[in-house]
Amino acid sequence: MTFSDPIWTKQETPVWIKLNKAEYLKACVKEGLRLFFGALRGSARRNLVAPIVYKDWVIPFGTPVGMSAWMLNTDPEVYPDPLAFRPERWLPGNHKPEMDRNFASLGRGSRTCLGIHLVYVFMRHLLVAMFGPGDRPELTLYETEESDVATTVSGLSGLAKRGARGLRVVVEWMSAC
Ligand code: HEM
Repeated sequence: MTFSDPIWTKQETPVWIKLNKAEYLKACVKEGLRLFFGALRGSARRNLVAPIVYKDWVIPFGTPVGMSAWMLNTDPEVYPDPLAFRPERWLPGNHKPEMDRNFASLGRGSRTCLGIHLVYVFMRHLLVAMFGPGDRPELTLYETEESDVATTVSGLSGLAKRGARGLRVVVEWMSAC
């Protein structure tokens, strides 16, 4: 199966075994999460037992240490043209190990998102329901500009500028028959 093959028909309920092989769908979810950032700045952790040694640096024990999902997810050396939504970068052949190393939208390490697998299942199913063949909602952008959604402010998660109206769409139900 290639990502250009239709992976299900109108009559068929999408099942995980097929969704998991749909490379372009998986790439869209990954790229969407990359630009959503998750927790923009992960909660700081502290080692209360011993100093942390990293390369030439020694960080005294008890020092809060955190990482920036923004900086990791938009590193131009890892993701060229980092603010562009380009699912193709995650496709086999383009996908490089450092992209997984930098991807921080679901946290990293021992406190990584507990719902990580559910996130991928739900998001793939959701995209199929919204954009797959068969009966589905047709969404048309309504009075929304990029600045209404672009991450500008760091809360725990990323926020758009003050006064932004958020993403607004008109929803129409489309019957495929
Ligand atoms: C798109 C959806 C989601 C995103 C972007 C997301 C993102 C994150 C991030 C970035 C963290 C780590 C925060 C930190 O470093 O302190 C986290 C932690 C966590 N997430 Fe999610 N999450 C999502 C959905 C879910 C779902 C569906 C569940 C549960 C069903 C879940 C449960 C948790 C829990 C329990 C933690 C805390 C883990 C710990 O501290 O040990 N998340 N999530």
